[in-house]
Amino acid sequence: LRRGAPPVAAPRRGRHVQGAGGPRAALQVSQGQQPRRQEDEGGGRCASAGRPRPQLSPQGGPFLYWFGPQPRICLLDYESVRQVLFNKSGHFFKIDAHPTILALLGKGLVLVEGTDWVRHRRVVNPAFAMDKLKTMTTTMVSCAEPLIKEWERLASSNESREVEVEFSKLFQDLTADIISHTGFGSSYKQGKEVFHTQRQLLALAVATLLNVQLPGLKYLPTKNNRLKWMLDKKIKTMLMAIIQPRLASNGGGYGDDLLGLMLEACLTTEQGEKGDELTLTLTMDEIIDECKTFFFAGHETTSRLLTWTMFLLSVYPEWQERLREEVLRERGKENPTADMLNKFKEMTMVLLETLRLYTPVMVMLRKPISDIRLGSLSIPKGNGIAIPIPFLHRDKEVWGDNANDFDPLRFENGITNAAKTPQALLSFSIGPRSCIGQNFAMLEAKSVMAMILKKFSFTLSSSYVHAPADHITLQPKFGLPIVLRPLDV
Ligand code: HEM
Repeated sequence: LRRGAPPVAAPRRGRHVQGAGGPRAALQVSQGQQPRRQEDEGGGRCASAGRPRPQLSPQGGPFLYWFGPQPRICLLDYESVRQVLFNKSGHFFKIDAHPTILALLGKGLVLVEGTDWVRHRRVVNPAFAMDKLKTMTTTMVSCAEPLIKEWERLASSNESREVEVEFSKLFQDLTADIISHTGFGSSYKQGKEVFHTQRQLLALAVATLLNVQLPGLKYLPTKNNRLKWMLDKKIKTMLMAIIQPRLASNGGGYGDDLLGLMLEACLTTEQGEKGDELTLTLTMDEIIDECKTFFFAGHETTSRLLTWTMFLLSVYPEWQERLREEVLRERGKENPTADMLNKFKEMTMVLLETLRLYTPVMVMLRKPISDIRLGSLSIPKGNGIAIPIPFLHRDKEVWGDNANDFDPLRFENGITNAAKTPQALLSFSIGPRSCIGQNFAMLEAKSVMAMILKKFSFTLSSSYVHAPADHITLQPKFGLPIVLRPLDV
């Protein structure tokens, strides 16, 4: 394993066919349908699981690949990517979601379009304001605290004074715990049940993502569809049971968790004949879909950011030590506060570099709603457009010759100055549809990392196998076993 060697697909010259679809000279075609194994750059084992990965075009520029029955144009130049993501022309919509993804997220903020998106974003925005997030930091820290105590206990009972922990699964549980508490406050236990059911749906999504979607198939009572409908109904019933009592407590406040803040922003006063009447700007179904979105978008991605940060800090002990010094300098052994976390400059640099090399969301998908020209490309209406984030994040022309190396110092002067193109970091996307939860995610990652760093030093377990796999988000296929050693020992 070369340290930090990122997972990218190597060019396979023999498989490229010129000239299908767009302009001949610029468009490469690759048949990305078969999942395949490959060596990573450093010779470590790198398994590409379950889903095809686009192949890197030797000359750069756009290329074409197939995902299921549909061709997709993969954009590799930043100018086209900016045009699509800023969408000033209003031509680019999100691609129709796979039915199981739709069941996972519902028609929440991630998937809605047009005036519906404006309405949803207006309601959800206030919940993610920095002053609200600051009060949630205490919750984030207190969710991590019992784990730290447990590891200390386990390490002290081991002769080696060390403890091995599998962090990939652990971070999933921890971020689910955090989103249950920050999202649903006192109803967090019911929230966690929603989370468990959503995980079952996610497993179904991963297993069926490559299935060809025949027209009408989603309505047939196949085994998978019946399971999906049952899980979907269960999630809806559980969320209604959380939301309805809140609405009924009208006047008593709706709570200072994400759900409460959203309900607050959702209520408008309508001037009716009988005086003021409170109505909701989102329907009950839409509120339910926003809750599903918080859950899925809010924990899966952040757990991946934490996982890969632990991985990189294990591989780069000098950076682990730098961050530990920063945490102890600012806060000593006390628990971190939001104001302190915002001062952690080196921690921010490491998290951004982790997002660049191991971006949790691998691809953003769009489709033009009418025929459109994008630079030298003519893209027919309805064709898929893919923005392959890992490829763009390793473009040497943009990130410099060390694009494949772990170098947090590139973010020393902020995101804008980290690359030759401003806004080159796409992990949270850019433009109006960029991630609404990015400050939440960064605060959460900093809280958890600060809690770990001030108590333990850590190294990769000898059982670790480097196999980043695209399971909707990027994760280590065989988990992330890490050996923790309490600092006081
Ligand atoms: C490291 C953590 C995270 C990463 C890498 C991430 C990444 C992204 C990306 C790439 C998008 C744009 C997707 C697209 O346009 O196709 C997005 C959108 C979104 N994210 Fe995140 N996200 C993270 C954390 C969160 C959290 C914590 C929440 C909520 C609690 C959240 C909620 C959302 C929502 C609601 C959208 C849709 C925004 C819109 O379309 O207006 N995300 N995220």
